[in-house]
Amino acid sequence: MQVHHIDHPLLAHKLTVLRKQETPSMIFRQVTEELVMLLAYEATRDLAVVDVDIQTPVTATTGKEIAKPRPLVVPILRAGLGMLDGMVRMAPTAEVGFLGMIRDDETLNIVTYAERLPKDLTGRHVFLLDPMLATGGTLAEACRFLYKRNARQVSAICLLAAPEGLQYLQENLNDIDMNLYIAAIDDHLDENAYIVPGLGDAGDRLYGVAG
Ligand SMILES: O=P(O)(O)OC[C@H]1O[C@H](OP(=O)(O)OP(=O)(O)O)[C@H](O)[C@@H]1O
Ligand SMILES: O=c1cc[nH]c(=O)[nH]1
Ligand SMILES: [Mg+2]
Repeated sequence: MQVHHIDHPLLAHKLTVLRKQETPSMIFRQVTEELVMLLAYEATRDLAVVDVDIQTPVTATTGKEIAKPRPLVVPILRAGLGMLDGMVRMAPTAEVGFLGMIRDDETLNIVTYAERLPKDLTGRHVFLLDPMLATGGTLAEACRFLYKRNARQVSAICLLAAPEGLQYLQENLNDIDMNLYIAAIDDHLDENAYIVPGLGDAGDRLYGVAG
């Protein structure tokens, strides 16, 4: 796994807005979208393109288009859904698949409760979206799922990561080639495996408290 920590004043400013406990859901959703657009710019640097012949008003020339098969964007529900609009705005030709995963906050086991993805991902570049990388269990499970379906390449975009989760992924995904793009590496996990200082439960901050 290659970790790309994107250190940029705009990301730092917008992350601070998300971290503040008084930030309401409406602003939290808007700023999450903006953060993803900035991270997507970096995460798509190695997107495959092909030459295309075009005509400008002045002359014939050669341009570039995103190659086929189209990139696949996969938000991990629920919190990853908050990153989807920003990502598809930056990569408008991408297709979208969905993975629903929840971490049992007591056992930390990951349950996959929904999946709507192409059965065969041969040749596909997949962009996984999830704002929080805490223990790393969810991202590891999602990544394995995609490679089992023969994804060519996986790039994960997260907002915050805990050092413990990064270490877990380095030790447990060493057989898998994944690029991870993150805006901040926080301090540690607390006794409930929440990121400190973090921003709380990203799903709850985006959508309200789950029952
Ligand atoms: O790195 P991990 O320890 O696996 O934790 C991270 C996961 O926890 C959060 O989702 P959650 O399980 O709270 O589901 P939600 O998005 O429905 O709130 C977050 O969005 C990640 O998917
Ligand atoms: O800090 C954390 C850890 C897991 N999931 C979250 O939403 N936040
Ligand atoms: Mg949650």
